[in-house]
Amino acid sequence: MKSLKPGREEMQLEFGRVVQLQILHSHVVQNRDLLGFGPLPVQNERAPGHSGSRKLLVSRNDQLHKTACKPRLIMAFASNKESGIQVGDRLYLGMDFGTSGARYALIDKQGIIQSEGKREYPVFMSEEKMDWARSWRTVLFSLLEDVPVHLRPLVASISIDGTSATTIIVDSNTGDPLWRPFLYNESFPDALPMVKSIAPANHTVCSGSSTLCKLVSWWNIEESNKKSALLLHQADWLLWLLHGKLGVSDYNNALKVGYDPASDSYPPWLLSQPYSQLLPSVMAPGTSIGNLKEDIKTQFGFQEDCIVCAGTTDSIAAFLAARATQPGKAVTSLGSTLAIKLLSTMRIEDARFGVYSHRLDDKWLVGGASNTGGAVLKQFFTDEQLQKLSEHINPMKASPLDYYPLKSVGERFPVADPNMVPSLHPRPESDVEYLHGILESIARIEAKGYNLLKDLGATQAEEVFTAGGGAKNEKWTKIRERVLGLPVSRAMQTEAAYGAALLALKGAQKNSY
Ligand SMILES: Nc1ncnc2c1ncn2[C@@H]1O[C@H](COP(=O)(O)OP(=O)(O)O)[C@@H](O)[C@H]1O
Ligand SMILES: O=C(CO)[C@H](O)[C@H](O)COP(=O)(O)O
Repeated sequence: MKSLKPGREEMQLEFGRVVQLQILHSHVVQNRDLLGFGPLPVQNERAPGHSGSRKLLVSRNDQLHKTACKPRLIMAFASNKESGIQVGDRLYLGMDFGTSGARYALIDKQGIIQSEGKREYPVFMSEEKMDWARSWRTVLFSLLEDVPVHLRPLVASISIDGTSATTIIVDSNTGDPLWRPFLYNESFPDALPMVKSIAPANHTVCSGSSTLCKLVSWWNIEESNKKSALLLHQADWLLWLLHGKLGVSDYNNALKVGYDPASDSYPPWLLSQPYSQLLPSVMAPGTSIGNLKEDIKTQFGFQEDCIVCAGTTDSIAAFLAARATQPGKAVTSLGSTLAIKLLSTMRIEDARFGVYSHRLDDKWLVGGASNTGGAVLKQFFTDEQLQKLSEHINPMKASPLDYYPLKSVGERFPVADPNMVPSLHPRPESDVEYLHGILESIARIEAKGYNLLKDLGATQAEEVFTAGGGAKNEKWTKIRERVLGLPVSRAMQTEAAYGAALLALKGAQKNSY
């Protein structure tokens, strides 16, 4: 295999499109105890990818997309020889399926990144709607293809994080989607009365965007095929494509369908419902589910013993990546959305405000996810414009502009209101002032979120690490420090894919690699 050297290389892909591999120098992170936050409770289709020939062997229903666009490779990185991989070393692969694109991170047992890459989601339309399942599946195998061929035999384990409450109802025999996926921020208020009638008051599922509301709404559709149906989350379904065991989830993804991570079980009020037969089994994130499927190992050159581990949600993976280990430490994911996670000794649940708690070891990640965030910025500014305009912002000066930046109607947290309308006017002449106003308004929502958690009894936040695309904006970090009144910094690792790789490492260690 041609060794990838730092610099720029071009690869002629089978589709005749040339993508450029930006080969960057090795990232080296401090050799820290990556897993210092204690033992995490580790509670079909023909794969494409003969990377030598760059031949994409696709299943029958993807044959069409041989001519369609391949997911655009945004960045790929392979280590150079100084990264110190020794003979016998193993590597751990994490993949993050975020809102605007997917990434992978390949790390060694010290947490040094040996390779990473990003892909945009390709657009496949089916009956005039985006075919998200096909797009995610295509990117999954494209990311596997982007892992340098010479590193694949070293991969010991794989894990995936996805957007929370993104729900796919599949055929329990074939795993094929029976319905379009319901995305993380879609709300189904039609199901809310039924859900509120069975669940405890203010339970996490009592929100229109909860997985349970999506399941009940689908269940109430006349023509839905209820007999051989199974509910999976985005990460579960993508992992199934790799391990082939249908019906397995993790207790982070399963939280919003009603799983109770404290008792490690579905509650009786849920199991007594007719649709409970659709619920997946649940494992602790990072638990080994099974071996990577034979055909994928053969086609991509992964080892016989490569295992696939239960995943998590994207903002939990971002928290893991930040390696915040003490109560009071918090991570704000500034991606397309704003998700906050505060490590607390106290579990807080209150759907009135969109507040819920994920389990992390013997502590709780209290927080919520707002619909504000980078997706709103993207409507007005490219990443380059954000960078250029931010240079002219004085972060120590408060913006007089007061917006509620949303991309569309509906808010989940810290106000749970499916009818909340975006507020982004008046727009000043100056784009610098407008951006300043939006960044400051998002910071105010973040501050409202942390204050709400404190008022509800969570451990008070004392330091905030930042993950996601917004973490690179130092002016925004300063604005947020001023508005939150807390120390705010960029996390050591800002990509959720790194957190998913830590889960894979954890799973492999449990399997004692
Ligand atoms: N310099 C910047 N300042 C603020 N936001 C930024 C900057 N660069 C990128 N972003 C935002 O980051 C977001 C993408 O972050 P990312 O973590 O990749 O999102 P996701 O994982 O939710 O798809 C985009 O919505 C973009 O607007
Ligand atoms: O906004 C989102 C997509 O990026 C998700 O809702 C986010 O993952 C928050 O959910 P959770 O707290 O369950 O991880």
